[in-house]
Amino acid sequence: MSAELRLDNIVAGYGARAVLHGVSLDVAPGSSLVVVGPNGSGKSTLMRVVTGLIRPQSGRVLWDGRDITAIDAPGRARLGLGYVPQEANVFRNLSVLDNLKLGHEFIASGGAKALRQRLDAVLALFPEIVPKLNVAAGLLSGGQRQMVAMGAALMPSPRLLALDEPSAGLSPLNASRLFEVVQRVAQTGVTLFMIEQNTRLGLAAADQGLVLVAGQVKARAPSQELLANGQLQSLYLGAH
Ligand SMILES: Nc1ncnc2c1ncn2[C@@H]1O[C@H](COP(=O)(O)OP(=O)(O)OP(=O)(O)O)[C@@H](O)[C@H]1O
Repeated sequence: MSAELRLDNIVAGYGARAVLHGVSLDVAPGSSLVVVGPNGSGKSTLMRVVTGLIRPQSGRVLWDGRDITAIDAPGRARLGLGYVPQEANVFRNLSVLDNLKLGHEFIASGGAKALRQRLDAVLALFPEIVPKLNVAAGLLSGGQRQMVAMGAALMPSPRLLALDEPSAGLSPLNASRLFEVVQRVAQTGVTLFMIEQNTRLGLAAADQGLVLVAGQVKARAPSQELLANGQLQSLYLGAH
């Protein structure tokens, strides 16, 4: 099957400085890819290239074979590329319900019926937040807030969801619970592209893994293979 998302020889960074030195990858429709690697290896920079927050110095971003390198972040969202940033990913003063509605209204069209249908679908995925619908999102736990952020991003039915360090700031227990939720999302058929600091949890939740070191792809394989590769773990991925 053709790739939903493809990065072709991306060189990117800040000012004249390159942080990514020729990164290529692809994510097949309905599959999940997690990018892991040491601090400073360029994971966040790669996420910014995928979501359109920075323009690469060279290389191409392809979406369904179409060159979207020059399309900005809002334009990519309209094409079906959903994004959950690591921070400030909910409106803390708004209720959970209003966060979900806004997620829909930013991008999707259709009337009240379409909104209701999406709400039902999203809430079925995140039953944990149903009792909290009228609570301000800022009052939820970190894990629950991540679910609201994912739910809002899923409201317009994106084809791909990009998750920026979903376990950031969560306790180990809450992080593993959150990755169970991520797998639930993956089972709906949405394509997932994630970056993650917690190597083991991230790899365990995705089909494919990519190890990024100093802005270059060191390995790309089924996640289970990477998890079983002790040498890779000890050389590049630390104790996580
Ligand atoms: N906005 C920025 N402006 C300038 N340099 C930046 C910026 N963001 C990141 N960098 C630099 O780019 C390099 C890669 O950083 P990046 O955040 O992409 O790595 P990372 O793998 O996500 O790291 P971490 O796991 O610590 O979040 C680092 O040297 C960092 O200092």
